[in-house]
Amino acid sequence: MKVTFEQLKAAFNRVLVNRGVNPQTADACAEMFARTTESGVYSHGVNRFPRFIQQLDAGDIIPDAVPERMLSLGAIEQWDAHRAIGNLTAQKMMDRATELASDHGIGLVALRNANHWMRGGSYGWQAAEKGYIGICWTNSIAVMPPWGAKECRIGTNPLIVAIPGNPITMVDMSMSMFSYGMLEVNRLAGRQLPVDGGFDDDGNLTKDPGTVEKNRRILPMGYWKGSGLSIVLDMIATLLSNGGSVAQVTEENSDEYGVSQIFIAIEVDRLIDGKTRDEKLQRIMDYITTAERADPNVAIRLPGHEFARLLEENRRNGITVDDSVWEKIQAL
Ligand SMILES: NC(=O)C1=CN([C@@H]2O[C@H](COP(=O)(O)OP(=O)(O)OC[C@H]3O[C@@H](n4cnc5c(N)ncnc54)[C@H](O)[C@@H]3O)[C@@H](O)[C@H]2O)C=CC1
Ligand SMILES: O=C(O)C(=O)C(=O)[C@H](O)[C@@H](O)CO
Repeated sequence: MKVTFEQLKAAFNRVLVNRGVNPQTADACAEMFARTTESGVYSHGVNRFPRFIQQLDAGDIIPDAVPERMLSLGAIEQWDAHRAIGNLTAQKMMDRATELASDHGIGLVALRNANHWMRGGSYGWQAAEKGYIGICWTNSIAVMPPWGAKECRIGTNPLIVAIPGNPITMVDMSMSMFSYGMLEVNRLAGRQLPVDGGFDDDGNLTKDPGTVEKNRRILPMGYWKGSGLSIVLDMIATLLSNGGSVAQVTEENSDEYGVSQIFIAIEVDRLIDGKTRDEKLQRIMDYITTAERADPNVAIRLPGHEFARLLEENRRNGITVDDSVWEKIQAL
């Protein structure tokens, strides 16, 4: 089915306000969920809203909590989210990182006791829209086997790197070949994955999203490389925030809450003049997109460049929401 941005936001807002979330917070949170969906990231917008509400109802998310700065070292700050709403806290932390970068050239905020931030790309994009390089990542509960294992001991820990420019170039990627959210999108659409996404119960690689969602033998992106990157991202987030690691969150918490996150903003404009910056970026983009195509009908594209088109299509035609997901939201 198709819905408008306003219908989507109103549906989220109703559910939040009915649960006693204060109207201003509810509005801001509903806005972020709706914007994420409108941008085409259905997995961590509308599809994830019922799960977010489940965690709100369980008390994992504390909607009135106010994130607090615990330590300041000039360009580096350490904050405690006190388990406030994940997407709103992350937005605030990247704002703080850009403020620090405008003073110091670089700003880093390390956050502990955070909640799931949904679409990590929202915060990289936010920095890039202001002209900063935005880098951020989060850890998670253990949902992926390390390379060589059958049992989940590492996180999907998405990493985001956003480069300001026209258009913004941004990698926003889970450390698994597919996020669980993208497995769900493919299962709901009745599709097999385009490439292997994990192992079946017999240890054979599989493209079946439902199998991997169930047995959690998800494949790290780049095999051992994604596994290794997930581990070091977890270590950095844990150390700099003095917060929970994947191991700690998994062993001590009843669900995925109290995670650790990093937000980095880097000033570009004082290091290179605007004209030179644009020329250098254009050269990189042109060099890549003019490579000989493997399939003449499939264009070579840069990460993040898809969002302008997705947004325009969703604004023009309405936003596609899976019927079963919409029913779940209506019932909340
Ligand atoms: N714990 C958490 O907070 C988690 C959140 N997520 C979120 O889930 C969302 C989806 O993540 P994934 O499924 O890993 O993303 P994805 O696999 O859909 O995309 C990953 C990256 O690849 C780029 N890309 C895709 N196809 C491309 C192509 N043909 N050419 C060039 N670039 C291409 C995309 O622009 C994106 O930057 C993200 O917003 C992520 O932050 C994911 C995992 C865990
Ligand atoms: O992979 C995802 O999608 C995601 O968003 C996650 O946070 C974790 O991998 C996990 O919560 C999925 O159950």
